[in-house]
Amino acid sequence: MKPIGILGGTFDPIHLGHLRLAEDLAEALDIDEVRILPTGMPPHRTPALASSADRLAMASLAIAGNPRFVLDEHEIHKTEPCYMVDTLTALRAELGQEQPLVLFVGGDAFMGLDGWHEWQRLFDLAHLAIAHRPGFPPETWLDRIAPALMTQLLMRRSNDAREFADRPAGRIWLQAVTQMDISSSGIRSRLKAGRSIRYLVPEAVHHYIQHHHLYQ
Ligand SMILES: Nc1ncnc2c1ncn2[C@@H]1O[C@H](COP(=O)(O)OP(=O)(O)OP(=O)(O)O)[C@@H](O)[C@H]1O
Ligand SMILES: O=C(O)c1ccc[n+]([C@@H]2O[C@H](COP(=O)([O-])O)[C@@H](O)[C@H]2O)c1
Repeated sequence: MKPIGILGGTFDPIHLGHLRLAEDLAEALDIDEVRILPTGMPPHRTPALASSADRLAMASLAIAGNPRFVLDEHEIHKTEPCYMVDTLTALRAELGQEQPLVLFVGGDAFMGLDGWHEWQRLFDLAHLAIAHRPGFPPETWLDRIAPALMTQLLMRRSNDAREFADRPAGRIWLQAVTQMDISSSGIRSRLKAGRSIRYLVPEAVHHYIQHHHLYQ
C-alpha cells in the first residue's frame, strides 16, 4: 500500500524549504499524498506570531496546484499543545492500522526528537523520513544527539523504499533533499527589518504577507 506522508510544522510562515522537503521525500518514497499539517499550538516553543487562520491560509496558498499535497487541519484549530503521538493516533484510527504513514522531519527537528512527548511511541505509529537541512548535516549527529535516539536510528534505518510501503510503521529513511538555507525565523527577521523575502516563499504567500501586513 502506498504510504501517506505527514509534514508537521509551525509554518510561521510556510516557505520553499518546507515544500521542497515534502516534494523530494514524496518522490524518493513513491508517495502520492502528503498531509501538510500546521500545528495550532507548538508544544516546545513560543507560540507562532501569525494567527492560526493566517498560517492555515498561507499553507493553503502554498500547496495550491500540487496534486500530491493536502492540507490537514487536525491540529490547527487546537489551543492546547499539539503532541505528534496524539495526532498520529488520531490519523491511524481514521486511516486504518495497515496504512503506512511516514512522518517527515528536517535534520534539526530529528536531533530534538527525544524531547517529544512519548517519542519512542512515534515508531509504533509511523515511519520516519529525515531530510538533510543546511546547518544540521548527518555527520554531526553522532556527537549531538542522545544515545537513545542514535540507537533507534541505527536499529531502524532502511535503504529499501519498499519497506515503507510494505509495513505500516517503524523504519527510518534518510534523504539528501535539495538544500535550501531558508527558515521561517529568517523570513520573519527580514520582514521586520523591511527586507525582501521574494523567492524564499511562493509568490502567493508573499502577496498574502504583504496584503495582511504580517511580521512587521
Ligand atoms: N530549509 C529547510 N530544509 C529542510 N527542512 C526544513 C527546512 N525548513 C524547515 N524544515 C523542517 O520543516 C519542519 C517544520 O519546520 P518549521 O515550521 O519549524 O520551520 P522553520 O523554518 O524551522 O521555523 P523557525 O525558523 O521558526 O524555527 C521541521 O521538521 C523542520 O526541520
Ligand atoms: O509531539 C511533540 O512533543 C512535539 C515536539 C516538538 C515538535 N513537534 C512537532 O514537530 C513539527 C515541527 O516542529 P517545528 O517546531 O519545527 O515547527 C510540528 O508538527 C510540531 O508540532 C512535536
